[in-house]
Amino acid sequence: MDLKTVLTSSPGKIILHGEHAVVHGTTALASSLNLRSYLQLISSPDEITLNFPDLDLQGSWDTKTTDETFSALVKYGDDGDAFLDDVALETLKDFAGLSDDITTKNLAVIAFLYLYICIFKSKSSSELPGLKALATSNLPTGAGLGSSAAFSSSLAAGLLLVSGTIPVPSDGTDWTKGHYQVINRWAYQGERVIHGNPSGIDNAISVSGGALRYKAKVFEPLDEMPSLKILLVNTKVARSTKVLVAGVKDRLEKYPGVIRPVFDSIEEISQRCQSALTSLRNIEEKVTSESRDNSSNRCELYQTMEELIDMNQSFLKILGVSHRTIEHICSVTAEFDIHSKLTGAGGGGCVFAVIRPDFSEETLKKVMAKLKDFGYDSWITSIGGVGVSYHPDVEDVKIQGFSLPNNFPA
Ligand SMILES: Nc1ncnc2c1ncn2[C@@H]1O[C@H](COP(=O)(O)OP(=O)(O)OP(=O)(O)O)[C@@H](O)[C@H]1O
Ligand SMILES: C[C@@](O)(CCO)CC(=O)[O-]
Ligand SMILES: [Mg+2]
Repeated sequence: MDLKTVLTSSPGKIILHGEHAVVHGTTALASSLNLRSYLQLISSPDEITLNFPDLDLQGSWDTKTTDETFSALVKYGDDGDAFLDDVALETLKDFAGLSDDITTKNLAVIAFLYLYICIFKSKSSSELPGLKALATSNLPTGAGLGSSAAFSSSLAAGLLLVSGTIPVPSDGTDWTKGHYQVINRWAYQGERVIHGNPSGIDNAISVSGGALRYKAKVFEPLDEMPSLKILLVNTKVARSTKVLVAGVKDRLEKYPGVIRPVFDSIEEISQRCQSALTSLRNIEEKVTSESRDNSSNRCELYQTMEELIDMNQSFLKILGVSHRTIEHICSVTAEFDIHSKLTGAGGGGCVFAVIRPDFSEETLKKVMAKLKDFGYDSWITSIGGVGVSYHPDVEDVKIQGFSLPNNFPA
């Protein structure tokens, strides 16, 4: 191992449309956020030590014992990647001392150990190295903004760098497409441990950054995204994506004739939203290049996006993933003609709205104050931003314009 310290980061995301239905093969649209997860790995003798302060999780294991326990259990896929099958995964939970307490929170530890063992065992059959790992994030965890995928992507990139599977990107140069694919493949494995049955959209957007359209494991960058002003509201109700995804599967099995058409409708919503976004982008370009005002067209497109948001929120309620706090936020914003929907897995977590460019700042402040009175945090954000990144040092984080979480050591 050449690298002694590695710092990586990855963004969270919002899903504009298509959450849940995407797990069953329909189209979803996602965009990265300017909130990120960070992972620092430091080479350390004989022990693997985890510190995940956001979730108050710590743990330490002797590398020799870890190696002896899992070397014989690791299997290899056709692609040469090591994996632990379901039985070995149970052994891992026992080994971590968590088999009686498998909460979504604790699955972060299992995801770490899974990727640590499998990435190093894919690279070579040499002994597992000692490492100290610190993961911290600006993203609220379990709130629909892709914290698990951002955690998994930073983790995958960090471990792949330390193991020498991917190189340090040379000055100002990004990794190759192939390197991003490897990071994404491992980030998906982390998501699989935390989620059970992820579609892969959250890790894909966290790795790629920007915006993308995702369907059946295939993603295309959405280069035609206009600049959007987004209001994000956190219900502060904790929930688990794994549980919510499993609930939708149960509903599909019980009422296939009801739920399949809902998925079809959500597919149509994603497609209509994509074409509205493309048209908005085209108008934006014309306004700058020809100084032509297309305000009535633009107004219509925003109206379409608002209608799509309202319809999708209703469909998500039918899927059983809304929550009374989500409904409440939607009704508070609706009083001000702001149209909102849940984003990510729902069941609590975050709600978002697209704010029209001409929406009064004063009214927006009033809406946010009203939401605060009800106990909801809200903030304005823009979307897009770089995907998984390597930072040569802590200063680089600032140079790139990101902010480190408060609990990151100075
Ligand atoms: N900073 C972090 N440190 C350690 N583990 C984390 C961190 N952020 C996320 N996780 C892991 O991800 C879990 C939350 O994932 P979950 O998928 O339920 O929510 P989410 O990813 O925030 O929302 P969504 O999947 O709807 O976008 C946490 O309980 C933990 O296991
Ligand atoms: C709910 C879901 O569709 C999105 C979570 O951000 C789950 C997934 O796609 O893996
Ligand atoms: Mg998640």
